[in-house]
Amino acid sequence: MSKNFLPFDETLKALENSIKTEIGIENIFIGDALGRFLAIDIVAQENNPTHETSSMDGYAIRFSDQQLGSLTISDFIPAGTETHGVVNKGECVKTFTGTLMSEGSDTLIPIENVEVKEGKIHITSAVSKGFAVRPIGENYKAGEVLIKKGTKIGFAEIGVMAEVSMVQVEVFMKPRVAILSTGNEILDFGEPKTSFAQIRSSNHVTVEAILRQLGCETMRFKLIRDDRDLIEQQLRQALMWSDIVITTGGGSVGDFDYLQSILTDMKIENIIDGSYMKPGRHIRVVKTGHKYIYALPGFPYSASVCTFLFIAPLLRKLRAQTFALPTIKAFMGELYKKRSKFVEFTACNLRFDEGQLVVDLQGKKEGSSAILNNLLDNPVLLRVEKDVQKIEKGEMVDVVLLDL
Ligand SMILES: Nc1nc2c(c(=O)[nH]1)N[C@H]1C(S)=C(S)[C@@H](COP(=O)(O)OP(=O)(O)OC[C@H]3O[C@@H](n4cnc5c(N)ncnc54)[C@H](O)[C@@H]3O)O[C@H]1N2
Ligand code: MOO
Repeated sequence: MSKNFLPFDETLKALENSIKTEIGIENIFIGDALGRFLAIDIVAQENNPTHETSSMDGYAIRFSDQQLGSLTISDFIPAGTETHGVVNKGECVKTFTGTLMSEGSDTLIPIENVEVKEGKIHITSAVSKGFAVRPIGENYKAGEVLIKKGTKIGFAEIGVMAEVSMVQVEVFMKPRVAILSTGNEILDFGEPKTSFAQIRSSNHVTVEAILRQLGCETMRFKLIRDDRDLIEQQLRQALMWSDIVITTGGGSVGDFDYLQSILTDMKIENIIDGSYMKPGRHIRVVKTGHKYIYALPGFPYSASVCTFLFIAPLLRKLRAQTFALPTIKAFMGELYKKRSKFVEFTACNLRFDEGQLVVDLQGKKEGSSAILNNLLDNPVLLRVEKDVQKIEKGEMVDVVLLDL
């Protein structure tokens, strides 16, 4: 079976270029929008505040009148009162936090700064011009883009949408992802172990968990034995329901690795057919219509890492976000020796050391791509380029964040 291995960055580029549309849009109540991705820009329709507003309890005055020392209280305007008071020369209006400032006033003198006697205030401590007055548009001006399309909605986004009187919001639909794990040796939850050659399947749940964290709706299929017809039939079923189908295992060059030939026989657009990288060398991505099929390696570390490196960027772009891997610079905290001749992604710890970001491999095991436990404890991925064989302590390195 001939593959078409490409350098890692080229495979990612091919994936990016293959994405032609964003995912569909639905309208939901803003209170239910936590963790969803905005499908529109949220634009302020009016200034906020719409009028000058007091930010303290006190008296609205003309700043120039402060020198008079005492002012007559001409009105009393609680917050929420629609009418403004009027402050004429020598007067003040009792004003509360959130009350609109009275006409003619420009400054709020807090109650702590005055003594009140016989309908007058006596200023005991002066304030600066404009004190405690929130100007028109302090929060935002009409026409301002407040939240950009593609933003993941958090608490502040929900609050701001409420503030601008929104009840419903257009968000991207949750991508539907089916997960099919294959292999004769893998056992599902509760399946009795009848041979030492059998192992518990983890890929079906780890990949599903990552995708759920990335805001997808998931369907985890029953594990599939290495049976070509069964795998093909399940794959076609999965395609009907989902936007993305992910398989794990059976994707390399062994006698029972049927996935590659099934995908080839489906005669659909090949996006990635092998990548010079570790882990994930045998990754295959094909596309039919707007749907993607990912054949991920069976090794648990590889399957999870490939989900972050190849599926997370697709999901981002489908929801109007940046495709690129979230990569930062950090200092290497120890000597690192690379073992493969490819671009390599190694799980490591990211920590602060005297104000600097440092990566190290404390507690990480050296070995094959089978070591899922290297992804415990919220790791990051150290990216080491193809031609680099070792990194000295103190060198600057690229680190990919597992963006969840
Ligand atoms: N002769 C060669 N052999 C292998 C090559 C190669 O280029 N030439 N590549 C190696 C690399 S790299 C990888 S990665 C694996 C990929 O193999 P497959 O994608 O076909 O995966 P399997 O062979 O089915 O499984 C690999 C490994 O992972 C375990 N596994 C599988 N599924 C699960 C699961 N759901 N949960 C937990 N563990 C699982 C399986 O038991 C195997 O140990 O191929 C190398 N070989
Ligand atoms: O390509 Mo494999 O995924 O290195 O372990």
